[in-house]
Amino acid sequence: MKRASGQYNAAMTSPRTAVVLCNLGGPDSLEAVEPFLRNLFSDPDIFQFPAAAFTQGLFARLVAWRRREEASRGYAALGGASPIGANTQDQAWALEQALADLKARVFVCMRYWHPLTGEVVAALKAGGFARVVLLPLYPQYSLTTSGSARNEFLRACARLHYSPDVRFIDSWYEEPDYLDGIAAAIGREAQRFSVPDPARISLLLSAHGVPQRLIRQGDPYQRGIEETARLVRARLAWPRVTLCYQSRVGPLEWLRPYVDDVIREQGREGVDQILVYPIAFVSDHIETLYELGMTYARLAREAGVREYHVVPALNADPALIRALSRLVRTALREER
Ligand SMILES: C=CC1=C(C)c2cc3[nH]c(cc4nc(cc5[nH]c(cc1n2)c(C)c5CCC(=O)O)C(CCC(=O)O)=C4C)c(C)c3C=C
Ligand SMILES: [Fe+2]
Ligand SMILES: [Fe+2]
Repeated sequence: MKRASGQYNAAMTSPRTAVVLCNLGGPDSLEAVEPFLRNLFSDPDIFQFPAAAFTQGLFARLVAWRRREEASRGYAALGGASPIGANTQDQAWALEQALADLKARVFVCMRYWHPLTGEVVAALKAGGFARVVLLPLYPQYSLTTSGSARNEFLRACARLHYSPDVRFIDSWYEEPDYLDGIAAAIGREAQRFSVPDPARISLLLSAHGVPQRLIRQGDPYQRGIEETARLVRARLAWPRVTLCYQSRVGPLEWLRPYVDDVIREQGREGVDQILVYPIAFVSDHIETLYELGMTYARLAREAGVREYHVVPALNADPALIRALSRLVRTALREER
């Protein structure tokens, strides 16, 4: 039940409140790439393994070992580590300031690399936080991201015999400040083209893909992405906007069209200005800076696209922080 109206009132924060920003995490050194991948491929919400956990452990080791070289190339190009930890920490500091009146502490919690969920839950318990808002930095819910973060958080709470009042936030792509922030960021980056005219720019909204099988099983991720794309299109009213998917891993069929196919096709058509916005991400990391910013920049050049730019993720953009702050306040107003 929601409170009918409501100015936030400090008394409502009386139990010690923590906001937990969930993100994927990334290796902080090249040595960490393989163990990070092992954690990722051990996640039952990423790969549902019907057999015993033991078999999943072996599978994770094998796939991590096979993938480590390709993944390391990306992290090496970014200086030997993923910037996702630093970018998420900046978001946490900015959000803590935005919530100063509530005296809420903001924690970063990563799914596959430090600070790992078990470490964060131990700190929350030690700090005596009786109320926790779990806020995944994925605007569109998927079992593989927000769902996985929630499941891991609850497992860690059970392991540590800690039972706070937990408020989960799932999909939040409809937040107006978030959508306004995207439109403004796209508009700013468009100024870098020699002809900064939306009529002359092809805008690609690129989302992280997932296997099509996951969507057939009922995961709402694709619907969330398509809705976000519709809302961004409505705000911009640019003539040429294409939704596509990136970062496919493994042999399965993933959501289409793939961004590399779209770049090649548009190059053949003679498009000479492409702008990419990473619509599933709010923090920069290997998928935006290396995959979109380097690998596909090269591909675009080879395909004959004269100018290609990637819009930075929102990171600690005040518009995003306003959206996150509003989400937390709404979650805290819900009566229990
Ligand atoms: C919306 C966000 C994401 C979804 C959905 C998602 C699904 C998903 N990812 C993999 C496999 C890998 N992902 C990797 C990196 C990675 N993935 C996301 C986000 C989503 N993943 C982020 C933010 C990152 C990068 C973090 C960083 O270190 O900077 C990787 C490792 C890198 C690589 O080898 O390419 C893998 C592997 C699957 C299988 C999946 C859905 C089933
Ligand atoms: Fe991923
Ligand atoms: Fe990926």
